[in-house]
Amino acid sequence: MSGHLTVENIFTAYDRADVLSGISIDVQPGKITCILGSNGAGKSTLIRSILRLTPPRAGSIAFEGKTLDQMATHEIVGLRIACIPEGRRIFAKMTVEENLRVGAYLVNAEKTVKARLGKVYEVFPRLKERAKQLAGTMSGGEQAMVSIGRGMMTDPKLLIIDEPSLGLSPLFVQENFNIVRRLNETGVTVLLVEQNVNQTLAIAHYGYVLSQGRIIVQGDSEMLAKNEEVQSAYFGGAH
Ligand SMILES: Nc1ncnc2c1ncn2[C@@H]1O[C@H](COP(=O)(O)OP(=O)(O)OP(=O)(O)O)[C@@H](O)[C@H]1O
Repeated sequence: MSGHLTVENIFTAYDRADVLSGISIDVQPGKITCILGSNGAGKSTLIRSILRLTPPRAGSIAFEGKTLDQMATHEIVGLRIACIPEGRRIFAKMTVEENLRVGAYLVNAEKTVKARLGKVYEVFPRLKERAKQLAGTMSGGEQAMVSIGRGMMTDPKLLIIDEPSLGLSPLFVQENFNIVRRLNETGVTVLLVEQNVNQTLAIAHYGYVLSQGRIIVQGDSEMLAKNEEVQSAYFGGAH
């Protein structure tokens, strides 16, 4: 199985102070691994570190056994690591299909683009039905499908998803987690970064809890779901 990512003891700072202090994670191929943490815990910084948008000042990151430590971001993306940013960022005035095609803009062969579109439509039949609709006129949950579908168009081995439930109404939050699960079932390895503890643990296989730049608990999801530290006031257990 492909998509294995290892982060070993990284330290990342924007200026002087470290925002991440000795983070190690192992994203197992074919699985959903989640990073849980409240606002400001360092979740986005971890993603920025992996993609080397903000390179760690110490520690090491490897993908499928190959070190990323000297690579530029575009080279890392070239290894088929894709990231779906917070807030979906779809193109409202473009159709669903046009949005999806943007994800494969580096692919010249129309046959390949069509094949990838076919795969996205297989996972999300709703997008096929709405292929010609302007993305901005769709519901929040459907826009989330477009965003994830666009990520799939790069044919990633590893998909990093930053807070997919952010800003969605509760009705769509559940739908959105189902989408991530369906995506993973197609064989894509997922690193899911979320604040939404219980729904995330319901679909993830393994998780890490990040607090103030450190991993405070880690384990398989069932264990984390029962862990008091995870279900503490920090997260309220109410999500
Ligand atoms: N560009 C930046 N320059 C300086 N400090 C930053 C920058 N981005 C984030 N930080 C700081 O780093 C810390 C961690 O922020 P980060 O965005 O990684 O947290 P997060 O867990 O993703 O939070 P959120 O859920 O709010 O996105 C915070 O204290 C934040 O103020």
